[in-house]
Amino acid sequence: MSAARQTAPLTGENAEPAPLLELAGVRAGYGPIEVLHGVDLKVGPGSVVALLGPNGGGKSTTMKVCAGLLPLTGGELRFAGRRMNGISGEDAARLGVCSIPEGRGIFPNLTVRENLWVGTGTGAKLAAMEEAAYSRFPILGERRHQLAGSMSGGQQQMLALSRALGTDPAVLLLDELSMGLAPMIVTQMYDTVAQLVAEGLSVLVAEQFARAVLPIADTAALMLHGRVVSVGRPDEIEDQLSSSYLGG
Ligand SMILES: Nc1ncnc2c1ncn2[C@@H]1O[C@H](COP(=O)(O)OP(=O)(O)OP(=O)(O)O)[C@@H](O)[C@H]1O
Repeated sequence: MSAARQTAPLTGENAEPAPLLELAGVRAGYGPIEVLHGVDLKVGPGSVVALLGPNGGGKSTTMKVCAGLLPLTGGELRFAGRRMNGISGEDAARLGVCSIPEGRGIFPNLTVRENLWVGTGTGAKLAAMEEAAYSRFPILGERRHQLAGSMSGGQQQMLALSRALGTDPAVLLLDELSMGLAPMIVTQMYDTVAQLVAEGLSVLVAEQFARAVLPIADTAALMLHGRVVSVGRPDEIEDQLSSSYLGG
């Protein structure tokens, strides 16, 4: 378990643990164009927050800010109560904030095993990473010598998730986990995410279509035009999620 997970501060006796990841009035964009106009969001320890909303609302931009891949131009980003503004992607990963990059970040011309190895660098860690990956996703063990690019989208997503977990993250950022995957595989992936959360991981998931993630989400946040406009338990804000965000 990462240090950050062990040290999430409590705000008082019997109080809820403070958020592990927190955005307060975050502003960010691309060049002169501001895309996030003051985003407020909290991810508590051992919880799943689903960031929902239509195309272009700013979900991916929010994820990039959280991963240290895009600088803030205003507001504050905090991790375990500590200000993270200006942090690099590498430092965010070292602190325990881990994202699966767009395109899943796997090397199609390397085998499953080699992809896991690239994520570790040391033989000792590779053995532990392989053991964890293959027990979580037995199909990856069966295909350990297969080129990653020749596997199905779902198996590639399992590999990407296994690599991300190899860094022992405290917070996992998942952007459109379900993209391009069959509904049955999406359900399997979110079942795995739910197990990881039960083991203590915190997860921020951005999904354009909410149906897949809502069953495991503790909190749903609806994002429109660069702001979080609604946040609450999924059943509390369900009527604000139009059927177009829920998807099939
Ligand atoms: N690299 C970029 N350069 C310039 N503008 C960008 C860039 N990436 C995103 N944008 C713009 O920022 C706005 C928010 O995009 P973002 O990708 O964060 O939204 P989203 O809610 O994740 O939607 P999607 O599901 O389409 O990714 C959009 O208007 C988009 O065109």
